[in-house]
Amino acid sequence: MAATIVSSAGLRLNARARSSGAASSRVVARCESLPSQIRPPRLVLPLAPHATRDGPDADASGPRLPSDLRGVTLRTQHVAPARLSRASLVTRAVATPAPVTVPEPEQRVAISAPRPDVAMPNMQDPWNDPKWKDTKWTVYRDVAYDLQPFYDKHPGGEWLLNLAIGRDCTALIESYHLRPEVSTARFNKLPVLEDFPVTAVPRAPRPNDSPLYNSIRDRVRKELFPREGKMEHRMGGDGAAATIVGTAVACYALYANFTGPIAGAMLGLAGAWIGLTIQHCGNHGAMSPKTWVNNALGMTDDLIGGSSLMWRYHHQVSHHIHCNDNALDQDVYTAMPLLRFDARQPKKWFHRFQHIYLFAAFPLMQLAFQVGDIKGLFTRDCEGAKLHGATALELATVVIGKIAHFGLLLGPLAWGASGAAVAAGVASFIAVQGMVLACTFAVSHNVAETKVPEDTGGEAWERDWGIQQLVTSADWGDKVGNFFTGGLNLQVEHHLFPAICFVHYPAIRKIVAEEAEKFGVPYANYRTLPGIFAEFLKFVKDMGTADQIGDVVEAKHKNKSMCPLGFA
Ligand code: HEM
Repeated sequence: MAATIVSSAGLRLNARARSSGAASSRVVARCESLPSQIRPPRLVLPLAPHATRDGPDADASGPRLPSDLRGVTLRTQHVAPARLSRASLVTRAVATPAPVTVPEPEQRVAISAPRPDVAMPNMQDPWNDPKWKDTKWTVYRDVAYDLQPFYDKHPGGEWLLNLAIGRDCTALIESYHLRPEVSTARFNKLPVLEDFPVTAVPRAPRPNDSPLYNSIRDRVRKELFPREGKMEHRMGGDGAAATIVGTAVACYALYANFTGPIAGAMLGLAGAWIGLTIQHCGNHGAMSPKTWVNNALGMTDDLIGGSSLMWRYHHQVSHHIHCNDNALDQDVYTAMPLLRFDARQPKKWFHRFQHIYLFAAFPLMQLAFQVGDIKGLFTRDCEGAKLHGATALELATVVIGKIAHFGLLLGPLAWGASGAAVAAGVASFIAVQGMVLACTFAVSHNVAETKVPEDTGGEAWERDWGIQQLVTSADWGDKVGNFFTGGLNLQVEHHLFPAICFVHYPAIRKIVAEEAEKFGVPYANYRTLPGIFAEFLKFVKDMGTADQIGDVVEAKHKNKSMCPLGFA
C-alpha cells in the first residue's frame, strides 16, 4: 500500500506501507518535497513510542498525532534501529488497516502559538484581573495554586521558584526535579485557587508524559545517584568553578595592568568560559546544593555583560521548555531578520550571504544583549517570556550588574591607562567573548538534524517533550569539551537534566544513547567541535537560500505593551 499525505505546511509525506502480516503493516513516513539541503532524511513523528492512540476513543491525555495524520489509525511500535546515524530521524509505526485520510486543504488548521504567559484569546485575563493580579499563582497540570506559602521554603531557591509565577509551570517542574514525586507532592500542601480561569493560561508541555524521558530519568536516578535526597546531582562542580573563577581573576589582572587588545581578548576568553559554565549552571540551580552559591555564580553573568535575571527567563522559560520551536523558543526567532536559522522563517535576499556576514554579526552579540537587557528591564519582558515573578531585588541586579560590568571594563582609565588602550581592550573583549559564546551556543541547535518541521508534532504543548529535546539538540565531543563548555557540548543531556551539574553529563550520555536506541529515537552526536561547526556553517548557508516552509507562525502578543515608555 502506498499513500501520499500532504501536510498543512505543504510537505509531501510518502507513507509507504509494507504488508507484514494480516493485521498490521509498517509505515515509514518520509519527507520528500523539501529541498534536500534542508530536509531531514526522515520525518519524526514525535509520538511516545509505547503509547497508542487508536482512534477517537483514545485517552485524551495521551500523545496526539500530528494534525495531518489524525484520522490515520496508528499504533507506535518500539523499534531499535541497527545503527543510529546522526542524520536519521526515524519513527516507524505499526498501522492497523484503516483508510488513510488526507485532509483537504481547507480543512487544515493553522498552528497557533499562543504566547505562554499571555491570556488565551477571548478568555479572562488573570494577569490583569485585580482578583489574581497580585497573587503568586501558578498552574500545574490544569490546577491553579498559590505559591505564597512555599515562597521562602523552596529547596531550589526563590529565584527559580519565581520563574513559575504567572504561567503554567508543568514543564519547569517536571524537567527540573530529579524526584518528581517529591516536588509534585508538595502541591498537595499548597492552596488551590478554586475559581481561577485555568483555561486562559496557555498549556506547557508535560515532560512526565514522555515514556522516553521517564525511562532515562529512572535510570539516571538508579544508576548515577542512588543515594536519593543527598543532592549529589548538584555536586562535583567545585573544582571546575574554582579553576574558572581563578582564570577570570588572572585575566582581569592582566587586563588591568596591560590594557589593550591582547589582554582584552584574553579577558574575552575568560568571560566566555564563565558564560558557558558557572553562570549557566549556577542560574539553572545546578552548581551547588546551596542556593546562595548558585545565585552568586549565576550573577557572574552580570559581570561579563549579560543579565542573570533576563537569562533565567529567556533561557529557561523560553528556550528550554520550547527547544527549537519556531514561535516559542526566542533563540530561533530573535536573530531575525539578520540571521535566518529556520526554513519556517521568512527569507530575505541578503540571507544568501549570511554564512559570510555571520562572522561579523556574532562578535556583536553582546551589544544586542545589552540593548535587550535594558529594554527588558522597562518592559518586564525578555521577548520569549514575561518577567511575571521577578522581584525588586532581581530587577535591581540588572542595573547593579551593568554598573559593575562597565566599571570593571573601564576601570583601567582610573589608574592611568589611555582612552585608546581601553577602547581597544573593550572592543577586543566584546568581540572575542561574543564570538566564542555565539558559536558554542549556535552549533547545538542549528544543524540539519535538529530542525523538525513544525507540523510534525501538533501544538507545542502536545509534543512528547523528551523526544522534542533529543531531536532538536546535537552533542559533540566528550569530557574535554564538557569541561570547557560547562556541558553545553552535551546539549541533549543538558536539555534533559538542566538541574544536574554538568560534570555528570558524560555519564548520563551513555544512558541517553542506550535509551534513544531502545526507543528508536535519533540521537545526533558529533565527534568534534570542528565537525559540528562545519555542519553548522553548511546549514546556515542552506538556510540562506532554502524556500520558506509553510506559514510563519508567531506567538501572539496580546497585552504586548506593558511598558510605560511604549517599548515592546
Ligand atoms: C512551582 C512549584 C515548585 C514546587 C512545588 C517545587 C518543589 C520542590 C521540592 C519539593 C524540592 C526538593 C526536591 C527533592 O528533595 O528531591 C525542590 C527542589 C528544587 N527545585 Fe523546585 N519546586 C517548584 C518550582 C521550581 C521551579 C520553577 C524550578 C526551576 C525553574 C525549580 C527548581 C528546583 C531545583 C533546582 C531544586 C533542587 C533540587 C533538585 O534538583 O531536585 N523548582 N523543588
